[in-house]
Amino acid sequence: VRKKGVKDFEFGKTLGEGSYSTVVSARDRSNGREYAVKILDKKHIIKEKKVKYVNIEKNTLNKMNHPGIVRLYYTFQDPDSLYFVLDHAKNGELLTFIKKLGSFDLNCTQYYASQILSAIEYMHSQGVIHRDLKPENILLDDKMHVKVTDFGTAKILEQNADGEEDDRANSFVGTAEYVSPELLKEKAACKSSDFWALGCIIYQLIAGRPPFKGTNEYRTFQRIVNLEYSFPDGFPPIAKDLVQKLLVLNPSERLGSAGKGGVERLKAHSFFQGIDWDALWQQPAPRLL
Ligand SMILES: NC(=O)Nc1ccc2c(c1)=C(Cc1cc(-c3cccc(C(=O)NCCN4CCCCC4)c3)c[nH]1)C(=O)N=2
Repeated sequence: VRKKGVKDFEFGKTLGEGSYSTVVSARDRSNGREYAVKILDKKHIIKEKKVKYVNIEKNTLNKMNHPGIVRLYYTFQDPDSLYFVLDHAKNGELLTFIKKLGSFDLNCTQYYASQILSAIEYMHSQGVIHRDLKPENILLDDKMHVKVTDFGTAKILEQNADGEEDDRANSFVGTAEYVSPELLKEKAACKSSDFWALGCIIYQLIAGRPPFKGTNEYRTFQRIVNLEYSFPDGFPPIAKDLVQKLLVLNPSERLGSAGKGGVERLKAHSFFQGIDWDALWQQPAPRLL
């Protein structure tokens, strides 16, 4: 089968701009299928020493096959750019909806939190830690189902099993408001780091803002490592209990960590009562009110 190339696609509107990439909608000329093509400028990637991150993104996405994770269909290049042909999630970023609606009700929060947790459980089962989960990286498709994206800063655990130092040493830190205390203090992410981010996202869906937000990045980091946050009046007690069990400074004490019964124990929290984890991706999304 001939490898796809730029000429096989009709490019449309820009869907998003990253620091090293632009995402553009594109239609496959042979079958009319719509995709989102992530275009990376080769010169920029080499100059900014990001080649490793591009390979991590390709290697992690190639391992993934889950309804809650953006799928990589093809990759190709031309003299100036690399192209990743990915799922087009028509409804864009979860962040847009949080800004538009202000906050989600408990039922919608439970639904989206369970889809995000299902995607986290799967990527961890594949030995991948996302490390930068945030509402901008959680996309919504035409059925308003979750599609997690942006694995450029993910960590592949098996690579670390060989004791490859650079990942431990690497200075990657996620986005300030969602970064875990262990990543700030020891520069070492673990699976529990994604559960910390989930706690921040659940808090934000209900409160309409993230739990840790300082006037600058440094102040945000200080609030995180000192666990300085509080719940607004009216925050549902069941959600408060879950968030308090996820926003725990010690990663091995966090709900979801292996020492605390693993992800099964987290899925069994009463916040997720009524969620049918096996039918999660077949169910229609609740209307966002
Ligand atoms: N860093 C990354 O990997 N980024 C990626 C990767 C894959 C990918 C990706 C980003 C996508 C981004 C994206 C962005 C958008 C989008 C951008 C701007 C506007 C809209 C939009 O308005 N959609 C219609 C629905 N709106 C949503 C907001 C409320 C009003 C109604 C969608 C749709 N999809 C995508 O579809 N697929």
